[in-house]
Amino acid sequence: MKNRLEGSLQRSVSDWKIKRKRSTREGKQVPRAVVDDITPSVPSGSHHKQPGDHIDARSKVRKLLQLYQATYRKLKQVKEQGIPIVGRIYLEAAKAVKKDPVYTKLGAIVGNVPGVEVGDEFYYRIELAIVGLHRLYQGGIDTSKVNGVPVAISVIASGGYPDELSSSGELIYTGSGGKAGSNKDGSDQKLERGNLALKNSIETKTPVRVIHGFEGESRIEVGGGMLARGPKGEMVFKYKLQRIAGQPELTLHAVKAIRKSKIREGLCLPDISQGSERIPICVINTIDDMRLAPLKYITEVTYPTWCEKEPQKGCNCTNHFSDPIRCACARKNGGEIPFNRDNAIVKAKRLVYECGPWCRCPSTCYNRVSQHGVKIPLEIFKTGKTGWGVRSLGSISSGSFICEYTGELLNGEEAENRQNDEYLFDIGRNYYDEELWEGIKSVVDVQSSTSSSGTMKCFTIDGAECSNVGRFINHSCSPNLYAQNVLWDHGDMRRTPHIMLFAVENIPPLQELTYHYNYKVGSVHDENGNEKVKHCYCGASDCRGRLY
Ligand SMILES: C[S@@+](CC[C@H](N)C(=O)[O-])C[C@H]1O[C@@H](n2cnc3c(N)ncnc32)[C@H](O)[C@@H]1O
Repeated sequence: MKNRLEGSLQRSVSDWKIKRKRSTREGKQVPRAVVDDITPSVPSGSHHKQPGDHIDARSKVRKLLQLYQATYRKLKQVKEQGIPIVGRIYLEAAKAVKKDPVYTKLGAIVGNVPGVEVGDEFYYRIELAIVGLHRLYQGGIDTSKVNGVPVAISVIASGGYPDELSSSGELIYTGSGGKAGSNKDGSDQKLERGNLALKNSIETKTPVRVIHGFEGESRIEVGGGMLARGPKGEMVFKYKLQRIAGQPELTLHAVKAIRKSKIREGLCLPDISQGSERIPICVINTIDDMRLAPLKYITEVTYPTWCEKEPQKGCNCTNHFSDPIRCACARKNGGEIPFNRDNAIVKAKRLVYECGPWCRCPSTCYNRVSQHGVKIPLEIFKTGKTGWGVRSLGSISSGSFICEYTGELLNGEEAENRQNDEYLFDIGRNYYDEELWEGIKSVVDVQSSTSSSGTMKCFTIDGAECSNVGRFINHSCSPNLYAQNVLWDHGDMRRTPHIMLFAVENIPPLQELTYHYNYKVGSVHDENGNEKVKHCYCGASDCRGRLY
């Protein structure tokens, strides 16, 4: 393989046109995207960053994308309610992001885009432009000039053309134009614009970012720096791009290999829930010989006898999309349904009311999301430094419901007396990213969230002895989930809202799921009053070093 690639570098431009072999290409799926790490081998020096700069760059990229996604969800919901929106939602959301002080317009970047990592996933092309990954909303080859020569800086391999990514990291990329990109009879591709730029990238050995698209879906995953090595043939341009070594394994290949394999490596338990969840939740350990301590798996919180479930007043809606003006539950939510029709939560709130057993609406009502339980293929896995953790085998889109944090409900005194405090979740100590929601507020009319406090403080869920997958989710100082208080089957908001975890951003497969435990450093003491210290190993670039 290596020899063949090196050989193709010797070819001249005139060798590059090849006849498309339709018969072998037909029906072939464009590879599901994946990403590789981005290489520093960049000719233009302008974007070189110091290691410390990446910390800010990563936070900035995530914040911009979270803001985009949250704004998009809100606008989509507004549109679903029949309120006209001037312009297309995805463009309006991008406009809003561009007004945010964190946003800076980026020029052409060759190679690594600060803050973007191999494996990041995007659902809209415009998100790529926002972070500077690929500036064209439609074209597949983004170009720039380096030393006066036009070169390709990023390409999208997305199903319009018969591109192929092999597991060895070789991508055959089809040039643009001609009939290759359409079903119509057309002309040959020409060696101009993007095609010429790609040829120049090969000759100047300029790295090209590859963004893989998913056929039939709008999801796009970022491809890492690939070195264009050379095309062959006639009629269309074919470029052989070879992944630059040293980048992380492509998620696409890892997930494919897992799904294909008959025996899952490191499988300890096929389903910890023993059938009580809709989909099995397996336990994987590829790190050491440790096995999971026994756990009584419960999908609902266990309430003590002193806790009487207060009934709620239900709504009288009879279909699955309630009228936010008339629906009693929507009114409790400030006159809106907190979810859009993709079942994504629109924004974090102090408390969300879902429809419940006292409502007349069907189970398919859009205001019933977290009460339906886990729908994402979660798995518990052994991490390197933080014990067991949780991840998903599939992609998760921003706003998706993940799972509840179940366990035994305790009052403050009972919680204080528990010997094992590792699995205590204090109701009312949820963490919200105020800045994010404030950012959205500036562009669309949304309620500001506030940290829950005061009355909801003195009750705790203990997941030590009996709980669900939620009790394995670790803390991160830069989390991808947040804990939302939800009421649906009772009205006891003072003591016992359900703790429901939702995604705050798009999360690629196999990435660890985390939320912020929201401890104040120095606030946890032992029975003798001595401060307890727990070091944080979340690995986030902005890790504060301690859980408490
Ligand atoms: C709710 S449990 C999470 C699941 C746990 N890792 C396990 O193996 O069962 C919370 C405990 O996990 C560990 N943990 C979670 N996040 C951590 C982090 N970022 N750094 C260090 N330890 C962490 C701590 O021991 C913490 O008390």
